[in-house]
Amino acid sequence: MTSFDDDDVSASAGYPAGDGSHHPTSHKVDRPRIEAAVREILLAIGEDPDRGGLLDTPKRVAKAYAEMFAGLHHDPAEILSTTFDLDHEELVLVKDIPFYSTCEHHLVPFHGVAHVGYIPSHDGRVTGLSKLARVVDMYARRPQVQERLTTEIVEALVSHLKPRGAIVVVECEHMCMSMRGIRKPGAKTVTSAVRGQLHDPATRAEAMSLILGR
Ligand SMILES: Nc1nc2c(ncn2[C@@H]2O[C@H](COP(=O)(O)OP(=O)(O)OP(=O)(O)O)[C@@H](O)[C@H]2O)c(=O)[nH]1
Ligand SMILES: [Zn+2]
Repeated sequence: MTSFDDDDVSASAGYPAGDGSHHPTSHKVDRPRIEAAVREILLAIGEDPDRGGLLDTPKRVAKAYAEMFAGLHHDPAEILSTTFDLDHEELVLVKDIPFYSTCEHHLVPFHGVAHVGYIPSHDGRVTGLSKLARVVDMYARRPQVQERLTTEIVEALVSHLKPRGAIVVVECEHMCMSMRGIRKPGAKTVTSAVRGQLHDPATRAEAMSLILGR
């Protein structure tokens, strides 16, 4: 999976790398504020934020959060505006796109794979395959619930590619259900969102068999 923080978000959000004018994120994540809050949390759990091992932790967490939540400051238009005309009127599917996101209820990770497919518009508006994975990453890098992540991805395809149909299936394990709470490691949550011609039972069945055929 692409690794990046808010300073090089261009690498994952579809921006040309190295162009400072295309870095809207860097000033939007208030790292000093995160650092102060993390110090408070350490105090609140009964730790000593001034002991050696924890001295740089607030700074590290702030840097990590800036990366994990970089998607808040980006828009799918930045990614899906790159299209080209291709005479392909059948399903295009990128499956098993791995991603990590953050549960908005507990601020712990949930992770898994997304399968993203669409049937291009009649005028053949097709995007690069990597852009589908970039859209997944952009929405995953926000505080999320799995259902919203799923519909946001499909809606981005519908708005920007005007496809005849679109399907998104997401399979995840939620750390808030594994490491705490109900403690059921391995339990998987599957969500799907379907639009347009993918509602047709035969078309949907074809897409699902491609997605599930591993
Ligand atoms: N629908 C949905 N629920 C989620 C997601 N991530 C976490 N949850 C659930 O959010 C719920 C929050 O429930 P609460 O009762 O408010 O919080 P809690 O006391 O921490 O709940 P437990 O996890 O059951 O201990 C839990 O049932 C989680 O499993 C998600 O992506 N979608
Ligand atoms: Zn949770």
